[in-house]
Amino acid sequence: MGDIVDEESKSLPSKENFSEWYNEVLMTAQVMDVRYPVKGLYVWYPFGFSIRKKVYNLLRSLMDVDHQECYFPMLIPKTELLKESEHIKGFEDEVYWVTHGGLTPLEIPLALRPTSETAIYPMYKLWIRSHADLPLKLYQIVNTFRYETKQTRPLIRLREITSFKEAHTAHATWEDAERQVQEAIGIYSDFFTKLAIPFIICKRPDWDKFPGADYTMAFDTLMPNGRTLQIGTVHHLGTRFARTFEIMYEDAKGERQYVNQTCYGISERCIAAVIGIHGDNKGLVLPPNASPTQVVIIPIVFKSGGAEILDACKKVRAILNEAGIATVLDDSSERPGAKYYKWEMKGVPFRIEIGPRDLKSNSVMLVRRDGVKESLPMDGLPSAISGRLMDFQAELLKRASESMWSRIKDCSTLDEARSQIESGVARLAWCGEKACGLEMENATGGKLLGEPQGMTGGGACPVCGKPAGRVVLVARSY
Ligand SMILES: Nc1ncnc2c1ncn2[C@@H]1O[C@H](COS(=O)(=O)NC(=O)[C@@H](N)CS)[C@@H](O)[C@H]1O
Ligand SMILES: [Zn+2]
Repeated sequence: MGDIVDEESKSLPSKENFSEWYNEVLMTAQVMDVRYPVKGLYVWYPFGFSIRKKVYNLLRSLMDVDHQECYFPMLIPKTELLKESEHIKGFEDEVYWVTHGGLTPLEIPLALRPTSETAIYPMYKLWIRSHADLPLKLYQIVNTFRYETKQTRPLIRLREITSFKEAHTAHATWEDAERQVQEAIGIYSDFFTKLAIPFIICKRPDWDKFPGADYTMAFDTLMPNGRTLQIGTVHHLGTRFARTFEIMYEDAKGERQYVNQTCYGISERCIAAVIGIHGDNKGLVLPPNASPTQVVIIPIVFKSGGAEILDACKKVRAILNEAGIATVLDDSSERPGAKYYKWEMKGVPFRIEIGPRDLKSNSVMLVRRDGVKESLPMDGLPSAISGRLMDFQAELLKRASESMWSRIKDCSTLDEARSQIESGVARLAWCGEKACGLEMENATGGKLLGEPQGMTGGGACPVCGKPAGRVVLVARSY
């Protein structure tokens, strides 16, 4: 697989044209190959897969604090999938079916899991007997399949969701499950912050909650083109699935009770957000926590002195890797300019250039991906670079947060909201009536994201005029 050719031949479209830029950068930076001959299915290039590995190791480290990872089968018998009416209503037109084993028709068709409630909960029924078995907190990172009819896009809307982290918990009481919802919100907040992705948390309107859930809390971020992207969801399932799948436990008084459950999911959209939010016209810009390579060393060799320079580069590579800084040395025969282009395209946070002048002054030239340049002494290099990696991480989050919050505006009329959502998010007062909420969607052409956590507001509902104690966000979304 050829690597990126030199800068002349492959410059990206401007990020102003986000959709074109996005598709192009995934290919040029070799994240995903979109040429796979099935709609909505894409191929992870090795480089893209190394980003996925880094990001999902971070997610696992947060989940493993008090969840256990497991694995459930992908094929779900139709009898199980159809059990929960609300759930099936929400998924029946998205499920892929396996109807044959070889040439033999299957007695019971098998669904490719769209999400795994109906694979997991029959097993929870077998596993949960007493309150001593609670709380049960499991998760898996698997591929799931949804026959999406809206426009598919790599990392954003796939028909095979390749990196679906789904957690499924069971608790003694509704309140315990409610606390778990808050814990999950804490884990997701930590995860997205570590990826330098700003987010808004909204309680989805009742008509847009997860099929079968009591309520849904959603994490949305704002992409450069003004569209919001739902990057994670946390659902309180109450006892609905427990009643359907008879998941009961014996409480301390010996009485049998239904469990209360939650489930919460994240997919590769988190990587779409990192790429879309931080990227620029030179390619990816990866926050250090999401970048498989944090420093690339480029030897600057003229006619003579190459061996000495290469030696110094190898030494620097060794001490930085020793200090836990993922560092590579690009000693290929390409010209430095072509190397700058390639590693900037791949979003590597820092480049170190070492040439004859640096050797003489026993220093290196450090170039940050956004262009900040400084000469650093060899002594104390690892801690100097560790500090700058953290600064860059913080700087990326700060810029992205400022950009998102500057594009969320209070609107008092539907006309104002309609024009606001061309570039961002509209905040409106809402009386809470469903009819008014749906009218807001119709009148603006946007989607009701729901009631944002931590935002208060008021004024008159722009649809019915009634005094409205609630606030709601409206936006165009993926
Ligand atoms: N077609 C898709 N492509 C990529 N990501 C998706 C797709 N559909 C959903 N997602 C992501 O997956 C997350 C979880 O999906 S979900 O339907 O909201 N929730 C569930 O499936 C629950 N069982 C939680 S595990 C969503 O918040 C969204 O970020
Ligand atoms: Zn109203």
